[in-house]
Amino acid sequence: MKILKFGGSSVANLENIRKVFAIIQKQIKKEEIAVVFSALGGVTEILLQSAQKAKEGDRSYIDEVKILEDRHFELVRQLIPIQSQSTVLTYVKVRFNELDDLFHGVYLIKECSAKTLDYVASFGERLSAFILAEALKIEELPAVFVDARDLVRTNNRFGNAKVDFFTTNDLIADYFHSHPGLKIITGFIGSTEKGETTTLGRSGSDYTAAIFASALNADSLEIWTDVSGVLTSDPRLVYSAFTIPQLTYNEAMELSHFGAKVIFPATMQPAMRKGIPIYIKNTFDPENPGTLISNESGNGKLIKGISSMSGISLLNIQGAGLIEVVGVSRRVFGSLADAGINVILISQASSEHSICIAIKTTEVIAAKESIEKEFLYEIKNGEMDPVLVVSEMAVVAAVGENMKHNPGASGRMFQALGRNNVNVFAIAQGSSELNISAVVSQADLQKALNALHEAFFLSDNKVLHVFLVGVGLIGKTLIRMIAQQRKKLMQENDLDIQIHGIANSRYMAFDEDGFDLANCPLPQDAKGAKPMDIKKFVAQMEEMNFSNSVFVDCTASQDVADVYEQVLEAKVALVTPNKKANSGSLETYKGLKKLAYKRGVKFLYETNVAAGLPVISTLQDLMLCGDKVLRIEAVLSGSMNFIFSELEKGTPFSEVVKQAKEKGYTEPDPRDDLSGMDVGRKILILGREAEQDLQFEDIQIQSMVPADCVDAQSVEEFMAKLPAHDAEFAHLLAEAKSKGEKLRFMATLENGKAMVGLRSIDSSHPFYTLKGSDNMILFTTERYHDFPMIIRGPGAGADVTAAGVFADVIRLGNFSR
Ligand SMILES: NC(=O)C1=CN([C@@H]2O[C@H](COP(=O)(O)OP(=O)(O)OC[C@H]3O[C@@H](n4cnc5c(N)ncnc54)[C@H](O)[C@@H]3O)[C@@H](O)[C@H]2O)C=CC1
Ligand SMILES: N[C@@H](CC=O)C(=O)O
Ligand code: NA
Repeated sequence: MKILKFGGSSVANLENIRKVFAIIQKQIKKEEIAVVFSALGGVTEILLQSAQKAKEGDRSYIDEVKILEDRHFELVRQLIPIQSQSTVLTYVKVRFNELDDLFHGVYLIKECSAKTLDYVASFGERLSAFILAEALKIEELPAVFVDARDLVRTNNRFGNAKVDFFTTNDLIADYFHSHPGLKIITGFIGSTEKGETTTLGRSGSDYTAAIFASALNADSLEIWTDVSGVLTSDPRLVYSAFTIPQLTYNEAMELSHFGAKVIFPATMQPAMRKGIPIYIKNTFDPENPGTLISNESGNGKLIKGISSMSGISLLNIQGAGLIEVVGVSRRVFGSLADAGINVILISQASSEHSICIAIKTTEVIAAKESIEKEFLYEIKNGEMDPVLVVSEMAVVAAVGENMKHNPGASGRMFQALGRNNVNVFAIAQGSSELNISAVVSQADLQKALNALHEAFFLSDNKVLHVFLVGVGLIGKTLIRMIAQQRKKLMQENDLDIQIHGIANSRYMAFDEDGFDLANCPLPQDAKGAKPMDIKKFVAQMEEMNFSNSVFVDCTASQDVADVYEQVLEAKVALVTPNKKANSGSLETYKGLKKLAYKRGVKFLYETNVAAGLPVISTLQDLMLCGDKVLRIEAVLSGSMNFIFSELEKGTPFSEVVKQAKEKGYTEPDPRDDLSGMDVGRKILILGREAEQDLQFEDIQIQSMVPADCVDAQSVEEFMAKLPAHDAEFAHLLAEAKSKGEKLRFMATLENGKAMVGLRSIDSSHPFYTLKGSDNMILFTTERYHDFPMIIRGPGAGADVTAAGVFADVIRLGNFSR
């Protein structure tokens, strides 16, 4: 025997009822079943509201009830052929006549007791079960309508009646024994010994189903609803939440306590006591296995679900006078109990200096008052502080029986929260080890849930949430690369990269779900685009509060570099090819590194020097292993190398500068390259990475920008002035050529002194053979002494740079697993 229960949403309309009937038809072929129905979706609420209106003398209840009546009539007409309708229509009409009389009575005497309300509510289930039983007969099933008031005996606590199981079990067993057929049972209702109608409280129809399952020693109980079982977390907050295949009764109770509304613990009790397996199934996706709740724990995951509760406040009761005083907690909790306040979570450190209590925010004023009244004397004497209240809090809880005797759950939980900058205000874990609860701020709730969900369930699949400032050449190329590689990264590296914020100098836009990267708009074309304001951009990123957030700066802007501190402070990782921050003051450089370390987030900038070539990371490795850099000699500018090597082909200087710009090698303003500033910044960064305390002023730089071009108002004006200088550069080249040499724009750093400028080098020099946008870096160190370590390859251009930025982003995915 199996009991099936269908909730209000499953029988809300004809379309849904057809699905329910298909499920019943399928199941009845396999085994004996009985079915419990709720009222049609929304009917109970309308009945109770109408009673309230009648009581208040508001005659609009008449219209409401009429609508209900029509809805039931309509359903009968839809479900049952005309020649068989009369019995059902009569039943429905008689019920509504009774309701009319009842409401009229309530209207006249302006009184509606809990007893009357129960009677009113009972019409919902009686109507639905009767109509559906008759409709099932039309489907040629041996349906028998069962009014549960005849079988479920309760006390007279109207609204939430207690079941007399002794009598009820006998009545049910006898009835089933003596009545064949497919029983169609009204959920939610029962009756007292005197025959007064009662209701079973919240989720009463589930309870009815469990009562019948228990009385009949059913093999299983199926609760059919509109979701596919109990989910790992609230799907409105955690998009990746999924159905938990199996739960123990205890786990289900813990999860539902925290708002997994699918099942209400009290209703499971009768089935639980008998160890009857309960399946939570989806009427609208019947093939989905849903969730099985039984004595078995199922899979070996450390936890089963992550629950939460919002609208929480913390009360902190503290004071020196509380230490080692016996009876403090009795008085605290006694006063709360007297005020009828439910305590949700308690935490007291063994120093006994404070007791921390979580309660519903709606009860906070009463709670504070009652405790302060109790401790009036102690507060007056300064032995205790006034009760401290922190509101706008939420509780997150990891739930699962496998945590028992299985170290690591709390470690994983708090590491995930900490890494994502979620501050924990209080913690509680009972010795049952079934649940670890943490109080966090309401603003952090969604991030906390997602971080925990990922840590416990998706540790194989990490999501990085990117906020990209600078959708220019490099930024656009980066987006394209992520779009192309995303599927592979997900499948083979369990890494998902989503972009949630984009900006250029004029516009910014955000997308909660992540932009469609294959068709990513430019910031100005995106939905909801706003004028760019870097402070607002960072504020929005913080407000979106994603776990594993990454700020990627693909601008060359100082304004953007100025927000790095705020970004790292918010525990958001940072990846950038922009050299401005690291080549700013030494204090800024050191401060950012220190801050990233302190906040436990990564700050990666491989592309600050030589684009995607592994220069920074290599140098960092050398330093970590205790090497010492003696000398750096390098060609660090892709555009400058291109310019001076292309010059050799006889192309005029102004023309090769134009080409370098078109090829995307130059800085947004090519004067940054020609002036040696860009190379200066790079050698400065390398020096700093080599642990030398260098300032920008320590670098001697030779500029290649002709004097009359320095102050050009725009890049265009600058470019226009260049042809006038072609002859000077042709002359420089001819001079070098005459000696069999080549021109290379290079940087050296030795003995704390850095120099940047144009040199003429002979064929014995390693830089002689460099071509195009090549960079080359020679590290002479204590360990690479006789022959330097050499890194060489293209050091500018959209692809190699964006790929370097991309690699840094991917690296983040590996760090925080
Ligand atoms: N192009 C290359 O080969 C390499 C470039 N880099 C660096 O990459 C960065 C970007 O270079 P490109 O993409 O070539 O430049 P770009 O000029 O094509 O793009 C820069 C983008 O930043 C935006 N932007 C500028 N100021 C901004 C602000 N205050 N707020 C928001 N957005 C702003 C611009 O609107 C533009 O979309 C630079 O820092 C550059 O030094 C690093 C290595 C190689
Ligand atoms: N403009 C630079 C590229 C970025 O660092 C160069 O030419 O090397
Ligand atoms: Na690099």
